[in-house]
Amino acid sequence: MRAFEATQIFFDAAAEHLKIDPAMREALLMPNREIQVQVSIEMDNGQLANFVGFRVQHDSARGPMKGGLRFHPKVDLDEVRSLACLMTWKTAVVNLPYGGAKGGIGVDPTRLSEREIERLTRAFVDQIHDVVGPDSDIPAPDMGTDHLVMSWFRNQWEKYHGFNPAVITGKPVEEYGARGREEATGRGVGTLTVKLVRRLGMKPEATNIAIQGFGNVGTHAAKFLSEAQFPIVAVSDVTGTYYNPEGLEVRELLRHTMKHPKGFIEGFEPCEVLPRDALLNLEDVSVLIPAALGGVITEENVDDIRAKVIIEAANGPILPQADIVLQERGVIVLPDILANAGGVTVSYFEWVQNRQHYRWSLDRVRQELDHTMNEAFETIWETAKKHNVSLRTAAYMIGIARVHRATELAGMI
Ligand SMILES: NC(=O)C1=CN([C@@H]2O[C@H](COP(=O)(O)OP(=O)(O)OC[C@H]3O[C@@H](n4cnc5c(N)ncnc54)[C@H](O)[C@@H]3O)[C@@H](O)[C@H]2O)C=CC1
Ligand SMILES: O=C(O)CCC(=O)C(=O)O
Repeated sequence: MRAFEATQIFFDAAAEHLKIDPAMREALLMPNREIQVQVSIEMDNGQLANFVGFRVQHDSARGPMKGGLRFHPKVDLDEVRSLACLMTWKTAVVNLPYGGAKGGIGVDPTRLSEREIERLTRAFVDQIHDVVGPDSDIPAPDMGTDHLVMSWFRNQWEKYHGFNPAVITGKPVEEYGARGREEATGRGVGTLTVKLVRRLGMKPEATNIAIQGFGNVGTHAAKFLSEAQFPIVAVSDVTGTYYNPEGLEVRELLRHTMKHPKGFIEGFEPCEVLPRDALLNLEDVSVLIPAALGGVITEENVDDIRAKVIIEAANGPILPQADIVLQERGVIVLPDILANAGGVTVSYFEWVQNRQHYRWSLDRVRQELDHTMNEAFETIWETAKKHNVSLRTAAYMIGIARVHRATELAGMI
């Protein structure tokens, strides 16, 4: 199943509960605008290389569109469309004054040098600079991009439009970035994991966690949760699964990946090395945190999942058929549009600071982030109870209802 079809199925389930009529459903679901561009650069060896870039602007009823940039070989229009749509509901779930967008380039950044990634980023900005801006569409980091890519993006955009760091978030802290943006998604995942586990009557020390993906989100979630006394028994990245039933030494693990030239876990000890996807099926894992790609839990592998709780740190990790099976089995799923909303929340704080030429302390960022995440969690928990629906359907209902209301108030119908 393609990514956008999966998002549409989740959308339809919530729209049904909200009794939204078919024409309005279509208006809410279809993207405002989809941009596809050719991005050509000279590689370090002098050869020309061609890539395809995308920016999908899904909805702007609640404010400027917001969403990350993904550099990954699997990026295509369908995936970006699905991710842009998720951003619309996500910004609404945490009540930010934003709509949703997403972008990306079909490229494996681990095969490019830093200078090649810089040229690629600048060439992409050359193609899309006139459709993004601080009041229209504000990009940010996602898979395969980081603060450096944000910095090159801003610098190139400002060559056309002049100084305005609010054009992009997730920038380096010394270049108008917010303190706490880098950790924000992982921190939000951690905060809500602690909350949910306690709500379910489980004890952190007795709740084993496995995290798929050990990049920005996975590493910060692991750090937060190990500090909260959870045993992190397994983590994985593209190189494999690394398992220790006694709990991995997370501090050592972070030191190890920081030293690795590509940030990989390979070579870490002491642990057992298993095939990459083995992480999903470990017997002694209570909380599974997918924090890599979408579409990893499917009809084919869902029966092998042993966890009682799944926290969707990644966007779209569970396909709809698998979601139904998990619900029938009583597995609690904290959906992506809530679980990983910490990143866009602190992006909003960065944008606010940039617009005010002011800087918040890390303490203030963390306090406001925790408040936003906790408030959104309670709203969704109550909605799920009241309507007897899953946390996912409840989150979609909140997000869609807010966007629907903004659409009506704007007089678009
Ligand atoms: N960076 C952010 O602030 C936000 C990220 N997300 C989502 O979180 C997920 C991860 O994003 P980042 O951490 O930023 O990406 P990243 O590029 O920093 O890290 C990705 C990690 O996933 C691993 N990985 C890739 N394919 C894998 C596979 N098949 N099996 C196991 N590991 C695999 C990579 O080796 C790497 O460790 C994505 O779904 C992204 O959309 C969501 C909200 C915000
Ligand atoms: O920080 C942002 O603006 C967006 C992050 C993002 O792409 C996401 O939440 O999936």
